[in-house]
Amino acid sequence: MRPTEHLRQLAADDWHAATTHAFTTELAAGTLPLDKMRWYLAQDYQFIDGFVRLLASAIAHAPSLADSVPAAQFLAVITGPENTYFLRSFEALEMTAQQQNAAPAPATRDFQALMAEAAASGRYELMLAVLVVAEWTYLSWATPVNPPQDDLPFWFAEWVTLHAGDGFEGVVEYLRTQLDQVWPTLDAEAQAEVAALFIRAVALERAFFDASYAA
Ligand SMILES: Cc1ncc(CN)c(N)n1
Repeated sequence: MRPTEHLRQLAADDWHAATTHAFTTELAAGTLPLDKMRWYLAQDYQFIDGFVRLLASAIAHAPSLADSVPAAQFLAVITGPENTYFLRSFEALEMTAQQQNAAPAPATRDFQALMAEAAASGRYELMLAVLVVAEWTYLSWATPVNPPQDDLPFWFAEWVTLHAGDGFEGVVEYLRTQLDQVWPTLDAEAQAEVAALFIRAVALERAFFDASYAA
């Protein structure tokens, strides 16, 4: 079994909850209340800030240039089309400056702390544990609802297409392979640290959707 599949199974309950959540089911159906989407977008834009720093740290710690190139290309997607998706959505959903700059919710703060911890660790495998969870959970919920319904507004449809399809599958496969490859080089203690971080990250993905759906 691939190490990343083993890790996913350690977090099976939270994984299932995070990847079959009412928030994303309703988003894909176009029935998600817009105030929940506004709340999510404002919080997730703050998540993206920490995510970009974490991904940049992973690029800096990749064992070779070849190992870093797919992550560097993905960083350009996050800071390009994904960044402008947020800005266009803020505008189209007529979000006030106050809504856009909402204080970070506990779920957001917890995620930011986890990403900062992984980045500051200086350990590639810990950075990958968080990155794999963040992108693989999103691929898992978005794939079954891709392509999006024709009548969906872009703020729902593009959130699906940014997280599904060949390009994004390639990103997740790359991140998983990086972690699969480093895993056998770790001693038992380091593997346990990776597993603990992976499990915490999956729980936080679930909590982030729970908080967004409750907003
Ligand atoms: C909380 C969270 N986790 C993951 C993703 C996918 N990049 C996201 N946008 N936000």
